[in-house]
This record gives sequence, structure tokens and C-alpha cells, in this order.
Amino acid sequence: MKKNTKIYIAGHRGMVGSAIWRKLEAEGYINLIGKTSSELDLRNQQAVNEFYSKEMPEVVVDAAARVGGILANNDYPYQFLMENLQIQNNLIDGAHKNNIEKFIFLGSSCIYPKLAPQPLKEEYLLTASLEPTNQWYAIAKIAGVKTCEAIRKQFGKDFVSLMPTNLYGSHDNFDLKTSHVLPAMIRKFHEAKIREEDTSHSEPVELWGSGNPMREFLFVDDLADAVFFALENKLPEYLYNIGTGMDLTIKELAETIQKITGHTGEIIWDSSKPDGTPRKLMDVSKMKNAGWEATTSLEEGIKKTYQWFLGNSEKYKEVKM
Ligand SMILES: NC(=O)C1=CN([C@@H]2O[C@H](COP(=O)(O)OP(=O)(O)OC[C@H]3O[C@@H](n4cnc5c(N)ncnc54)[C@H](OP(=O)(O)O)[C@@H]3O)[C@@H](O)[C@H]2O)C=CC1
Ligand SMILES: C[C@H]1O[C@H](OP(=O)(O)OP(=O)(O)OC[C@H]2O[C@@H](n3cnc4c(=O)[nH]c(N)nc43)[C@H](O)[C@@H]2O)[C@@H](O)[C@@H](O)C1=O
Repeated sequence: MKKNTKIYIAGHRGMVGSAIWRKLEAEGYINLIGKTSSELDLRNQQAVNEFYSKEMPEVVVDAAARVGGILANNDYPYQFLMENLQIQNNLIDGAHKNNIEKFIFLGSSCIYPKLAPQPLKEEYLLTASLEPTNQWYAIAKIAGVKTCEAIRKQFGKDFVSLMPTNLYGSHDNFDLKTSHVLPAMIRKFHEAKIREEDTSHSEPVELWGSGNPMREFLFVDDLADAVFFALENKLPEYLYNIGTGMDLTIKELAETIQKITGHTGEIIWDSSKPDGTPRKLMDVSKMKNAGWEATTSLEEGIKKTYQWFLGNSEKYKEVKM
């Protein structure tokens, strides 16, 4: 890719989009385009088509989506299904009709069946039922993968889907109702520690579910590095898992974050909240064989994210659905 290639990063203000933007800027790419949702509502097909005709990007990275943790996914099924279908359909179809040759679609590890064998291989897609809490989002993402695959098969274009595992890092959503587990834990443990310091009393932290599910976590700057790899190279297949290939229980994650934030009180598990998928460890061998692997350890990534959280309190206000 030439350094002046015109690259449109949809969702460039989000956690993932902003990490991709930083990476491309650091690599010397000078022709990046980004639009906020108020400047360009990607659910509006006509607006998206007008944007493509006017800007004529050469490459598109789709990091725009309705995103949220287990409870938001479960409570807002219509938004997670419909908005994601609208956003991705408009972006993918618009790119295809405007003769864009390269498109990167970002999905999620929740596209795989709830009880698939572990680690999850790309070929397990559509082999059994989905996890109920996020089936709406997963069905939209599966449609995105298949739309890109269809364009690739029928027209030979370089439309590729990358499936990241659970992500975390700077610009994450720290809203306690709608966030994913890792940013929620950073905020809960940090705020309880501050209360402990203020009152000299032990402050419990309440977490969701049983703590037994296992999750894999990838630092968002590593994902941006993987996206950059996919931009620089023509990957031979339509679908690639992106992760570390290592997971831990939610309880172990809680203990790690508790230690990093310095909280000392009790952890209470709220069993009225859902556990979700018992395990979703990615098989990352396909991407490794293509030449890319993650480099940031979980502890290092959490420490960096905690530092970002401490310095950016104005950026984690309420996130509306
Ligand atoms: N977070 C995670 O753990 C994971 C995320 N992913 C995938 O990565 C991608 C990005 O996620 P992430 O960065 O976490 O999400 P964020 O919520 O941080 O960012 C999403 C971005 O999408 C944009 N957006 C949402 N709706 C619209 C709309 N109607 N019109 C225009 N823009 C819109 C937002 O724009 P604005 O800020 O301008 O409103 C925002 O910048 C998604 O495809 C997600 O599925 C995959 C696996 C895990
Ligand atoms: C990326 C992925 O993210 C979502 O799937 P998820 O991994 O199940 O989501 P999560 O990060 O919110 O939770 C992981 C685990 O952690 C537990 N948990 C404990 N305490 C808190 C807590 O305080 N907040 C949250 N959110 N979870 C908590 C929680 O009960 C669950 O067992 C998908 O909807 C889907 O959209 C998707 O693709």
C-alpha cells in the first residue's frame, strides 16, 4: 500500500477505530478519512452512498458497529441486530458499487457456536446454535462475514473478515451497564479502592455471574497491528481469527485487575446476571501461519489500560443504547 492511499476508517473515534488510526498514522499513512456518527450516520444508505461518491476512498476498514457487553447485547436485541446489519450492509455494498478493491470487516468471536469445540477454528462457523445473550449481534456479524465472502467469491475482490476475541485498551467503554467485563472491572475495583482509602473501611466489589466462564483478551493496539498486517498483505482466505490463543477464568481476571488497581476488599458474585458462553478460546494458527501474532501480555495491556483510564475520566461517561 502506498503511503498516500486513501483509507476510510469507519468508526474512527471508537476503541478499535482510534487504535487503527494511530497505527496507520505512526506508519506514515497521510490520507486517512474518518467521520463521526453525527457527521455520517452509517445506518442511512443514501448518506453512505453520497459519502463514497464524494470521497472515493481506495480502502475501507469497518470498525463501526453497535457494540456492548453481555447485558447490553441481551437487553437491546433489536439495536444489536438491525443497526449492525444496516451499518455493514451500507458500508460493504457501497464499497462494492464504488469499485473499492480492499475492505476489512471486523466481527467477533461470538459468531461461533456456543458449545463449539475449543479452540475455535474458523471452519466451526455455522455448525451449531449460538449463545442466546448475543445471538442478535452474532447473526448480524455472520451476515457481514458472508457478504464479504460472497463479494470475494463472485467478483474476486480483496474483502476479508477478521474475528477478534474480546478486546480492551484505551478509549474503551467504561460505562458499568453497557461495557464489557475488563473495563467494568477496572472501574469497579478502582472506585472501590478510592472509597477504601477515603473511609478506611473494606469496600466489596460486585461482579456478574459465577466467575467460572473463560475468556481470551486481546489488547486493542495488537488488533490494530493485525489490521495493518491485513492491509499490507493480501490474505488468501476470507476469515481469520485474531487473538492471543490464551484464556483465563473471569475469577482469575478479577484477581489480576484487583491486584493491579490495589483493591483489597471482598469480591461478591451476582448470580442473577448471565454467564454467557462458557468458553470461547480462539485457534489463532491461521493468522500465525500467515505471519502475524499478538505481542502484548495481558498484565502489560491491563496496566496500560488502567493508566489510560486514570488520565481520561471525561471520556467514560454514560453510553446510551
Ligand atoms: N470491544 C470488543 O471487545 C470487540 C469489538 N469488536 C468489533 O470491533 C469493532 C469496533 O468496536 P469498538 O471499537 O469496541 O466499539 P466502539 O463502541 O468503541 O466504537 C464503535 C464506533 O462505531 C461508530 N458507530 C456506531 N454506530 C454508528 C452509526 N450509526 N453511524 C456511524 N458510526 C457509528 C461510533 O461512532 P461515534 O463515536 O462517532 O458515535 C464508534 O466510533 C466492531 O465491529 C466490533 O464488533 C470485535 C470483538 C470484540
Ligand atoms: C466481545 C463479546 O462481548 C460480549 O460477550 P461476553 O464475552 O460474554 O461479554 P462481557 O465482556 O460483557 O462478559 C464476560 C463475562 O464477564 C462476566 N462479568 C463479570 N462481571 C462483569 C461486569 O461487571 N460487567 C460485564 N460486562 N461482565 C461481567 C459476565 O457475566 C460474563 O460471564 C458479547 O455480548 C459479544 O458482543 C462479544 O462479541
